[in-house]
Amino acid sequence: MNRRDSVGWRVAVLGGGAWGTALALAMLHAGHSVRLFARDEETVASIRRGENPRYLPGIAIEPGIEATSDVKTALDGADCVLAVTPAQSLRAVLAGAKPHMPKGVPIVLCAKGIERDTGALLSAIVEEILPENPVAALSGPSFATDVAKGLPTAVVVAARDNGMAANLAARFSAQNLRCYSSDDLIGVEIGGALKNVFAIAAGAVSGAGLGASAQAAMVTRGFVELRRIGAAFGARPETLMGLSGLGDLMLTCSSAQSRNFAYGLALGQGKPLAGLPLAEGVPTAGIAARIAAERGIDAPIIAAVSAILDGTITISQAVSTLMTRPLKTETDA
Ligand SMILES: NC(=O)C1=CN([C@@H]2O[C@H](COP(=O)(O)OP(=O)(O)OC[C@H]3O[C@@H](n4cnc5c(N)ncnc54)[C@H](O)[C@@H]3O)[C@@H](O)[C@H]2O)C=CC1
Ligand SMILES: O=C(CO)COP(=O)(O)O
Repeated sequence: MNRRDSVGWRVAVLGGGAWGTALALAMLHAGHSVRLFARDEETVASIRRGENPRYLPGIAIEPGIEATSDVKTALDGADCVLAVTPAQSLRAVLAGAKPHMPKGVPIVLCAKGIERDTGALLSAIVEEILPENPVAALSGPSFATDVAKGLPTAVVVAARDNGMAANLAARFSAQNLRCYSSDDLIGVEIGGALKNVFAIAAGAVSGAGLGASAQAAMVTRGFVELRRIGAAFGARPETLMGLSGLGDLMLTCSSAQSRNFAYGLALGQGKPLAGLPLAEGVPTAGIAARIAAERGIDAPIIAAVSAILDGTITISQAVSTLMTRPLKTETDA
């Protein structure tokens, strides 16, 4: 569908954090009417006042977004639902929304992660809890503040059904938000989830002062691990080379604007981690390391990040282990 053919939808956004608020603005700019569910009244009140200082400071929220702490109100009459709470909260949020969920409307996953306790991809959680709603994912290199400011951004919208992905991409696209479509849902999810782990590693490399060469080596070899795990899940290589894989890896491994990078930076500098903003790579590192080990996938950087976060090894021990592994051909599987 050409974007000019799209008609305004009623979009429900579940989550009043940085990304939920930015996407609510993006949906408004794409011509949709928007209801945003935030669980805390303080966030609802501030969005109604035209700001969200806790999660998206410095961004003016123009009128038109209807904020509510009542999920039923948010979902009433929705044509489409964006799920924008942290990955580890998705199951609880969907369970709470289920009684009010309009039948058959797409659930678009905007979180990036793997469920820590089960190893489930987020699409599997939607399919388990809301089997009557088709699932899609929106991912790619897109900082909330950039999108909220209307800076040019490209993302990918994926669904198993190519027609649905193209429809959503057309409806979500606006002047400065370009949405590509894909039918590789799993590939798009894997890229978005795993890049956060490498962003933590990149921040740690920077924080520990290991140098720009180490940084480039880590990101490159991290991408090899991302592709190996992606392949095991059936992701297409070209998806992982795209916006949701390589694109987001480039963004978040190179900028302290990334909360995952910033988390790694603090780790590398030996600074306190308590109270830092959400870093989705923390829970995902452990479960990704477990998945790789269980499936016999060689993923030493993910294992190292997981062990550093667990406190079982130090960064310098991780570097030493990584650097003294048996030598091999670069393209070994
Ligand atoms: N901030 C960004 O630039 C981007 C974030 N994302 C992804 O979006 C997801 C959400 O991230 P942010 O909005 O940035 O995080 P955030 O920390 O800014 O906000 C999270 C929001 O979720 C709410 N929440 C948490 N648990 C909840 C629950 N059980 N029920 C209802 N609400 C709950 C919090 O109250 C908060 O409003 C993450 O998976 C993140 O990786 C994706 C692309 C860009
Ligand atoms: O996923 C993101 C940008 O694409 C946001 O990354 P952080 O969660 O690391 O800030």
